[in-house]
Amino acid sequence: MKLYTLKALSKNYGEGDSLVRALKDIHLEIPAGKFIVVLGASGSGKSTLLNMLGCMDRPTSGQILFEDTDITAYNKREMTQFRKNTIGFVFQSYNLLPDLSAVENVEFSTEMAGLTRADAERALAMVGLTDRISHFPGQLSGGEQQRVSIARAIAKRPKVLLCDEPTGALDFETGIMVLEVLKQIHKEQGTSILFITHSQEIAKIADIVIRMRSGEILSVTNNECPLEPGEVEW
Ligand SMILES: Nc1ncnc2c1ncn2[C@@H]1O[C@H](COP(=O)(O)OP(=O)(O)OP(=O)(O)O)[C@@H](O)[C@H]1O
Repeated sequence: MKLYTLKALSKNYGEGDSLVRALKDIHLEIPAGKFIVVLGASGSGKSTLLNMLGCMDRPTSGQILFEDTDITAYNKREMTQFRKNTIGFVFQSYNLLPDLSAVENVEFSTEMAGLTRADAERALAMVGLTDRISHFPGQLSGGEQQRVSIARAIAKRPKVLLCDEPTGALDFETGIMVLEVLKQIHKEQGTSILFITHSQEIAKIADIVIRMRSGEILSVTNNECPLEPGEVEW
């Protein structure tokens, strides 16, 4: 099944001398239910692409269909609804509220989607933090904070998890743990995952690797034998 269809998608920033063509006429089909890595050097357009897929920003031209709906035709309110109901975001920075405990941080976002404290606790259990739910962010390690932010993203059971370099600030072993959590969510909940990285090694765990360079798609490769996170090194 199709998740996204991108048709002649372009995104420019600025104008005149400062014009940047961040995405250049991209045509792409992204299937549902896969663990997809978007791989490319700094400045290749990965975050710009993710922002478009998550309805955080609008393209300059072109279309994005989510399943069969043109999400580029959405107004602001519809964009917000789409983000809330369909997408979970995980970033390099954890963006947790320091005065809320782990479970409250998750609840704070789940409440917006009409879910309960039990949903928040379940999400924290999925990322292996049952014994840390009352801790505040300042009492948690970087990897634990990132797992809280993943719990926050998955508590509402989004169809799509968009991850922008979530292991970028973590040491190797903690990064592996975060990748394992994401793989487990992918397997257990069938969530489609798009994961941005510049690491060729991390790309080995993906079902599909989309390579980007200078705002263009270089290649889309199916990985016959994706590795487990514990098998990669970087
Ligand atoms: N808000 C903006 N205004 C102007 N230019 C921007 C803006 N956001 C991104 N760009 C430019 O668009 C291009 C693509 O940036 P983008 O952040 O999508 O790349 P990236 O592959 O995610 O890079 P990184 O790995 O460093 O995060 C870059 O040349 C960047 O400087």
